[in-house]
Amino acid sequence: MPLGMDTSKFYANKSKELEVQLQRKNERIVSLETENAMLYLKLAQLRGDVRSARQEAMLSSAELEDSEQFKEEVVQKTVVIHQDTKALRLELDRLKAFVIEMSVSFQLYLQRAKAAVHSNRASYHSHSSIVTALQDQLVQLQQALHDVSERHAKEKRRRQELHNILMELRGNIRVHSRLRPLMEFDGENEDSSGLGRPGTRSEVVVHYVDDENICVRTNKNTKVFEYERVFGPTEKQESVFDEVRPMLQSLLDGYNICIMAYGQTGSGKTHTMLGSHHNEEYHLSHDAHPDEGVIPRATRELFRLIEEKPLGTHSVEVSVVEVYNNDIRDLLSRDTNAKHDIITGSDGQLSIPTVTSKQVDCIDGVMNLVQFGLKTRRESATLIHEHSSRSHLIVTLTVTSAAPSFFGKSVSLESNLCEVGLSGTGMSTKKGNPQPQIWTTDQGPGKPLAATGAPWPNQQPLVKTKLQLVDLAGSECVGMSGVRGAALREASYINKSLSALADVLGALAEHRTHVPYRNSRLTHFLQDSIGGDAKLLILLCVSPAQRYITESLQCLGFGQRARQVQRGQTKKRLPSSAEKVASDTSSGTRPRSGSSSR
Ligand SMILES: Nc1ncnc2c1ncn2[C@@H]1O[C@H](COP(=O)(O)OP(=O)(O)OP(=O)(O)O)[C@@H](O)[C@H]1O
Repeated sequence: MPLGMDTSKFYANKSKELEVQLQRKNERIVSLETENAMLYLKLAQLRGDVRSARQEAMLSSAELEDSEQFKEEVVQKTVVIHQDTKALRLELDRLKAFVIEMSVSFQLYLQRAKAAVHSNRASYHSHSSIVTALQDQLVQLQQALHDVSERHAKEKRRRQELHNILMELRGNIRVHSRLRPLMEFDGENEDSSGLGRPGTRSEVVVHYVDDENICVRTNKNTKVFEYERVFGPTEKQESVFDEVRPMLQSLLDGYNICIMAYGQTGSGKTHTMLGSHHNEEYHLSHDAHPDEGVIPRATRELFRLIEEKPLGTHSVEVSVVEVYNNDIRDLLSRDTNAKHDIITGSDGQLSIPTVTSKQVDCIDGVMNLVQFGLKTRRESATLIHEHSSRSHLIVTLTVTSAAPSFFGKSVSLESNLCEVGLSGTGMSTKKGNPQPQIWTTDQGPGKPLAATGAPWPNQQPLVKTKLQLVDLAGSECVGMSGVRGAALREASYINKSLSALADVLGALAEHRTHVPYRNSRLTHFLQDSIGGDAKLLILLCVSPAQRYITESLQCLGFGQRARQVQRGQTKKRLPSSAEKVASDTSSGTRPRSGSSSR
């Protein structure tokens, strides 16, 4: 201590100095942790690349031999399915016409009978033979109607099976890419007249090539990425959803589904999943608004499909959560800061009993809750984090249905399948091998189904499947310099969770026995709908401008690696599908070539 200096002042200064040093050290630690996460992400990417290269090398020689045969098989089966579906459609039309004809003649007979009875009441007995004949005809008609409806139901089941085979041929993981148009904000800090001009930061470097290819072109090189589907800048929300629509049928056929938008901030994830930010009124009308994104459209389609099912056989529950800094936050609860744990029951099933789950029976019900959740998310965003994209948004629709007949079969075959209640979000999975939840009505809750208020049909097996719709946080590579405090922590958690997602997809690609779902809350929460038999669709959202080129390449690379999972699975799955088609069809027609499995 310098001579003559006040002791308390000296210690106060010293303490201040130490606090500043401590603060700097803390920030340095968080900064190093984030760098570490970034490096981990890079390592995961590199590992993925090495893995892919190794797999490619191994596969390519084998692939070369059987690719032609494989292609031919797929073409044959696809054509057979198409022909079969066409024939079945014709048969269905014929049956429909027959039913209409039958009901018309039935009405006619009934009218005639009534007229005969009425006008000949006095001589009723003398005409009893006519009445008996009419009654016989009525019985015959009823029998015919019964036969027709049975054939109709059988036909419907067969079409569903064909649909599922087709989906299986397409693989369990699909990757689509959507390139958004150049926006004014891409030219931030630039003269607006120079928007997109060569040499500027807003220059367009990502290009739509065709329905399956997208390329990143720079002065130095051009890199082309291939996906199941690529959407150009002018493609409408409807086109994007058209490719999603078949997955909704699979949801009702017993598969868990996940649709997630991946991309950096501003690349169009929210636009794709929800629609415009400005249009927050969700439309009560039956038809979709052109601006509506995947979430409202999928909900609308789900309720449309449910409407076609027998009354009272399906109910839907919705939950809206965000994963922020690796914590699950319930956006339908007043207390968004409450902690929620994913619990594994003694039977190996997962659940989050504390998350709010509401029964809904129409699109407005769902969208009102989603809007409520988004509002909660935005309000807390002002207190905690400025940009909503700093968290992953997950909307979960859980469908409970009286199982179709083919599920009835699997219940009897696998009677040890889960028998659990309806509480919480209804997350359920067999450890490491997620499956839809199945139990029978007498074991179920015995409460009415929401859609109709009708009671559960007795002794019917019930199936619980999940549709998870995810708007992921921005995948941008956050520069380490200048980012501090809360933003740094957020970036660190986002990087960790996205690298955990990449790891999970990598493990699935290699068919590893251990898939590290639990390395992050995001993957743990989505476990049911990204692994096992579940169907995952990744929508890569890409900005076209040069200023985002690093992020765009990272995003497209992520999608390419995920696609390898799909390719591996398709190859592995084909024989069973092919056999199934072969045994389902007796048609010996020579298929035409040129179709693809897509
Ligand atoms: N395909 C598209 N067509 C027209 N406008 C689009 C398209 N994609 C995105 N936009 C517009 O670009 C802007 C940014 O998109 P959006 O907010 O969806 O990005 P985001 O990836 O969700 O960003 P964040 O991660 O910050 O939430 C919005 O104004 C949106 O309306």
